[in-house]
Amino acid sequence: MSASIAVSASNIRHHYADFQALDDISFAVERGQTMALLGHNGAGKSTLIKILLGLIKPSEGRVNVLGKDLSSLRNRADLKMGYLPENVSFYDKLTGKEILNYFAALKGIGKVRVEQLLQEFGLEYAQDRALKTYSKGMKQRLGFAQAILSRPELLLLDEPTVGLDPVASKFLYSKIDELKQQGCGVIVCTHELSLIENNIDMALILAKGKALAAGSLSDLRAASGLKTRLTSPQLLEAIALQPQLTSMLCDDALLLDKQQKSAVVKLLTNQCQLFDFSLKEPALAEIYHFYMGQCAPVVEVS
Ligand SMILES: Nc1ncnc2c1ncn2[C@@H]1O[C@H](COP(=O)(O)OP(=O)(O)OP(=O)(O)O)[C@@H](O)[C@H]1O
Repeated sequence: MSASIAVSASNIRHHYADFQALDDISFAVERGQTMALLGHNGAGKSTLIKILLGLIKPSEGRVNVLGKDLSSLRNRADLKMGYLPENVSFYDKLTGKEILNYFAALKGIGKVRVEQLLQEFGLEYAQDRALKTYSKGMKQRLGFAQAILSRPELLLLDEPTVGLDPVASKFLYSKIDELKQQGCGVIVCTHELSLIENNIDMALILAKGKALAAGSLSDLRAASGLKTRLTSPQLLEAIALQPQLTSMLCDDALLLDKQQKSAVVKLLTNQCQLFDFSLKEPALAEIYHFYMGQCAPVVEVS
C-alpha cells in the first residue's frame, strides 16, 4: 500500500439482513486529494462512510486507512481521522469552548489547540455562550473545528455546507483546501454539486449501492462523452463564413467533442478572426445526471 494513499476501499460489499446496500465498491483517495461521494438518497453513501469510520464492519472487502487495515486495527482512536456528521448535534447547554474542550480531553489534546481553533473559526466571541444560542453556521464551524481537533490526515465530511450561506460555505471550503495542502485526504458526501465542483479532485458516484463512475473530474467528463459548449456574440457570423460548423450548432452554442475542440477553435481564430468566445466544460451536475441516467430509474420507497 502506497504511503501517499489516505484511504482505500477494495471490493466492499455490505448487506443489512438480505438487502444489499453496497455492491463491490473500490476506490482510493491520496493524501492531499478531495473526493466527492455522490449519489441519490439511499444510494449507500452513509453506509460507506460508516464503514470507513469503522463503525460498521463490511460484509466483504477491505478498508485501509492511513496505511492500516481497519479489520486488524485494535484501536481506531489512534488513527488521525476527523469526522463531521450531517447534523452536528452536541449537548446544547454546554458552551462552544466546553464542547471543544470535552472532545480535546477525550483525544488527549491540549487546551491551546482549542483556543487556536476558536480563534481560527471566528468563534472566540461566542466561546462562553451556550450552543443553543448558536446559529446554524456557527454550529457548523464548531462541528468542523471538532472534526479537525486532532489535525487529521483523513477527514470525512457529511453534507458540510448544507443550510449555510455562500460566504460560510466558501469559508469551510477554504479550510478544507488548507488541510489538503497539509496532506490531508478528504471525502465529502454532498448533494450540492455546483458548490463542490471547484473543490474536488475526484468523484465516486453511487446508485443503488453500485459505483456508477469513479475517477478524476476530467476522466469522468471524457468517459461521459458530454460536449464542451462554445459560445460567442459573433457565432452566427462565423458560421456564415464556415457553414460546416452548422451541424454542431445547438441553441446558441457549438457543441464540441474532445477531438473537435482544438480544430474548431483554430478554425474560428485563424479563418474567422473570432477571438471573443468562451468554452464551458460540462458541469459536475451534468456529469452526475449523465451517469445517473445510465442506471435503471431509482425508485424511492418510503
Ligand atoms: N441499519 C439499517 N438497516 C437496514 N437497512 C439500512 C440500514 N441503514 C441503511 N439501510 C438501507 O441501506 C440503503 C443505503 O442507505 P444509506 O443511508 O447508506 O444511503 P445514503 O446514500 O446515505 O442516503 P441519504 O442521501 O438519504 O442519506 C438504504 O436503502 C437504507 O434504507
